[in-house]
Amino acid sequence: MIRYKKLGYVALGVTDLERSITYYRDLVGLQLNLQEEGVAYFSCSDDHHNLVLYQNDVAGLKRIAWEMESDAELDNAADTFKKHGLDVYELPTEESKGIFQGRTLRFIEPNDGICFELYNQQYKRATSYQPTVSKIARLGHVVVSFSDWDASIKFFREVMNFDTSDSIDGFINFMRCFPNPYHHTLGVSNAKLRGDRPGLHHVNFMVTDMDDIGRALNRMPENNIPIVFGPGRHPPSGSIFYYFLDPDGMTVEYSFGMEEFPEENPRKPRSLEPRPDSGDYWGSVPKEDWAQAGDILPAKPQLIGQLL
Ligand SMILES: CC(C)c1ccc(C(=O)O)c(O)c1O
Ligand SMILES: [Fe+2]
Repeated sequence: MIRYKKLGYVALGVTDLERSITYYRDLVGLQLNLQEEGVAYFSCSDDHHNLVLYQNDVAGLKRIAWEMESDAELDNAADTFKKHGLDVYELPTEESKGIFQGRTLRFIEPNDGICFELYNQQYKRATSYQPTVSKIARLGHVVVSFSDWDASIKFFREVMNFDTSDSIDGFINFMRCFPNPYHHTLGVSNAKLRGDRPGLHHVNFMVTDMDDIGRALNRMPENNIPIVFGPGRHPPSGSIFYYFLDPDGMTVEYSFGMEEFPEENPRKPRSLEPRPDSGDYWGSVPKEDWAQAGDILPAKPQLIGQLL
């Protein structure tokens, strides 16, 4: 059983880094911890980074990273993945230090070629995240549209030891990274419902107060940010949500509240009927550009570390 601590960070490619830095810092409310040539590290915790933006020709998903419970779990994960025939790479120490992390492994997820990363720890910051426009509680989840929905769910369940909390049948499977309690840190969405285009669906930040959602209801439209779904309440996790677009058209979600699962004797996963009110109790309807932008950005295995 592989044991994860949490979803650690997501790395996105953006087409105008300065524009996106302004957006994620001043409107979403993340703290810019470091900007280097072509890359910006943001945090919403005492971690060095929970979102990393890279200047890129095309906007999209570059990497999703999970923090492991311990160093031993990193080795356990590497052994498990290798047994399943995956190539697992470890970043040389200088490189993992260069991204402010301890031991860092990477592999290419086999269905759509997403770069996944596991690490044992990140550098902590002496002064933690200082909230500004919004009190972000954590990076909540990433949802990705996969080309083979069933095969992807099977991979995350059987190889990565993720558990399904709920699904909306044929549309999205909500998975938690065992034994992390949150209802989902990864949403496996079905690319068939997106014109057979795998890619980023959305990135979620959980906020601390209902007021953080309330303030965004004013702040985002006042700054001409496209609102693409909500406000509403999701039946699966019970969270109150609000979705808006980033400067490249990628979808960002704020949510407040989420069901938590015990490690032992969790409730059974539910399968919800694929109908609009399974996505929102309150009756809002997603706009056409909701969850449309964001390619899967290919990673070259030889550039992601040394083969274990
Ligand atoms: C409609 C989208 C995919 C959705 C549905 C439910 C939840 C939840 O229960 O938290 C989400 O976070 C979603 O993004
Ligand atoms: Fe979500």
